[in-house]
Formats: sequence, C-alpha cells, structure tokens
Amino acid sequence: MDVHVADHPLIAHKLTYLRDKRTDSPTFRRLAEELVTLLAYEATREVRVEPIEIETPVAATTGIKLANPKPIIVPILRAGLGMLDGMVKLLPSAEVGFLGMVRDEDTLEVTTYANRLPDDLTGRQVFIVDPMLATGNTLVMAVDYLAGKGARDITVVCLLAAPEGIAHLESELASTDIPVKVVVGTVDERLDEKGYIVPGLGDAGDRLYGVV
Ligand SMILES: O=P(O)(O)OC[C@H]1O[C@H](OP(=O)(O)OP(=O)(O)O)[C@H](O)[C@@H]1O
Ligand SMILES: O=c1cc[nH]c(=O)[nH]1
Ligand SMILES: [Mg+2]
Repeated sequence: MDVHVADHPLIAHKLTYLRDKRTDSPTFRRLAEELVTLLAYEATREVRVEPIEIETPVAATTGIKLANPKPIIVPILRAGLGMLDGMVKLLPSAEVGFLGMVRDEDTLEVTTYANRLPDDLTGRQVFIVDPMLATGNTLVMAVDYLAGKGARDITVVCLLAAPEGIAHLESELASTDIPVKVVVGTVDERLDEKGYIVPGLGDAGDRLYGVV
C-alpha cells in the first residue's frame, strides 16, 4: 500500500483550524473543502489521461485530457460528503457513487446502510473520500466492497489518519491483489480507548452536520 502524507504548511495551517473545537460548522465545511482540493493535487497525480490535438491561436499542438471512462468519486457518508464538492471541483467530469457506512460507537464495527454505485467497476479509477481513517474498519470494508465490483485502481483521500488504522488497512490488503494508494493530510499520534484519533478533531460527521 502506497501512503502519501502531505507535507505542506498550508495544509498544516488549515488542519489546525479544522481541529480547533471552537471552529463552527460553516467554517469546518469550508476548511474541509479547501483541504481536499489541496490533497487532490497529489491524489490525482496518476489520473488517466489521453492525448488530444488542439490548436492554440498560434499553432497546432498535442495536449492531454482525462481519459474515458472517467474516474468515479466515492464519498463515505456522512462525513465523506464534506469532501465531495472539493474533489468534484477538480474532477468535474467524474461520476459520483455513494457508500453509507457507520461504525458502532461501542464495538467500532461497521455497518453499510446505503450504496449507489455502478455494478461493474472493472477498469475504473476510484477515489474514495472520507476525512477520518481511525481503526481502518470502515476503509477495509469500503475497499473490499469496491474490489468486489472489480475496482483495482483505488485511491483513498483522508484528512487525518491514525497509525493503527494505516497499519490495519495495509495488513488487510497485503494478502490481496488490490493496489491502494492513501493520500492523507497528516498522521496523528494514536487512537484513544474509544477509537477516536488523538489529537484528531472529534467526530467529523457531527462537526460537519451536527449530532443526530
Ligand atoms: O476507521 P474507522 O474506525 O472505521 O472510523 C472512521 C469512520 O468514522 C467516521 O464515520 P462515522 O462512522 O462516525 O459515520 P458518520 O460519517 O456518519 O459520522 C469517519 O467518517 C469514517 O467513516
Ligand atoms: O476520531 C475520529 C474517529 C473516527 N471518526 C471520527 O469522526 N473521528
Ligand atoms: Mg461520525
């Protein structure tokens, strides 16, 4: 598994305000969108392209454009929705599929409660967006689900990760043929006894959309 940790002062600056418990929901949403735009720069480094002949006002030249089939972006509901607009801004022609997943606060086990995805993801580039990689249970299940539909080119974009979650995802993938790239804003210290990232930012879904 290829893990890319952003090392950029602007990302660190925005993450600091995102973490701050005094940051309100509108600001949190704006920062999450800005952060994913910065992370998408790295996440899309290997987006598939093809040549296209164009003419500038001066000369004919060969450029590149996104190849078909277009990539598919998959936000993990709820919190992943907070990263969708930022990702779509950079890849406006991408399709969007949805996976609704929630972890049990006590057992930390994950349930899938919604999905809306193409039946066949063979040959598709998939970008999963979810702000938090904590125990990794959610992403292990999401990657397994997408791989079951044929996806073999999966990039995960997260804002924060715990070392335990990265190790878990990596060990689950080790015995498979699913190459996954993880692009993350930063890797925090650890998980606490409730499975929250420390220092983290609390519950990303609640901070984006309120406690439901
Ligand atoms: O790595 P894990 O331990 O599985 O935790 C990470 C998951 O927890 C959060 O979602 P949550 O289950 O809180 O759902 P929500 O987005 O609806 O709040 C987050 O957005 C991830 O999907
Ligand atoms: O710290 C955490 C861990 C999982 N999910 C969150 O929203 N926050
Ligand atoms: Mg939540």
